[in-house]
Amino acid sequence: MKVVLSLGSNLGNRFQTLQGAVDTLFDAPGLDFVKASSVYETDPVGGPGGQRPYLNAIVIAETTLEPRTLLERAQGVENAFGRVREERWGARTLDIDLIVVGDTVCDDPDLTLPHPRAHERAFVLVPWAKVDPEGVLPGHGRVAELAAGLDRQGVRLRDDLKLQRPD
Ligand SMILES: Nc1ncnc2c1ncn2[C@@H]1O[C@H](COP(=O)(O)OP(=O)(O)OP(=O)(O)O)[C@@H](O)[C@H]1O
Ligand SMILES: Nc1nc2c(c(=O)[nH]1)N=C(CO)CN2
Repeated sequence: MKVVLSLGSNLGNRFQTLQGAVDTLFDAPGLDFVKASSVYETDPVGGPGGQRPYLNAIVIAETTLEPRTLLERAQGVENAFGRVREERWGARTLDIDLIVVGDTVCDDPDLTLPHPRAHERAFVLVPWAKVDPEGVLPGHGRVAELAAGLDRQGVRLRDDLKLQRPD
């Protein structure tokens, strides 16, 4: 099934962290890389003021894994990159969110799918719509239409940065 992952970093060497996350996520079996979006520099949404901008990107993959196993994989990669969990929406070296996993719908606080805030986040929808124009966010509709209706002022393409396929 298709998986859409959102990657974000706003501490340290942000681009190196995103590329390292892509490399590490696909190091183990069961998750196959399909494509990565462009990289965007984005104003922080929520959390304390004074945070640096994020670098955000979307990764599309195929998986045979259960959604919970994928969440564990994503959290393992976050921890490997030294994410410190302190305050909600606070600065982080690496944040990986599962946006959709096939047509899985689940409402558990530990794993809510589709991601409950994806439909309102330009830092998710703008990169996703560009890399996957046919994409659909179940319950909300076509990603291209959702992205078109958003204020994208806080989301700037960094076309000097390109994620490579995992090594
Ligand atoms: N779709 C999902 N993807 C990733 N984590 C999820 C998802 N649904 C629920 N969670 C849970 O959310 C918890 C908190 O995640 P985290 O600290 O990364 O939140 P956040 O990234 O600050 O905020 P947000 O959830 O708004 O993106 C995680 O421990 C995880 O179990
Ligand atoms: N610009 C931006 N803002 C955020 C982000 C993010 O990845 N990019 N992630 C958050 C929690 O997941 C909260 N706020």
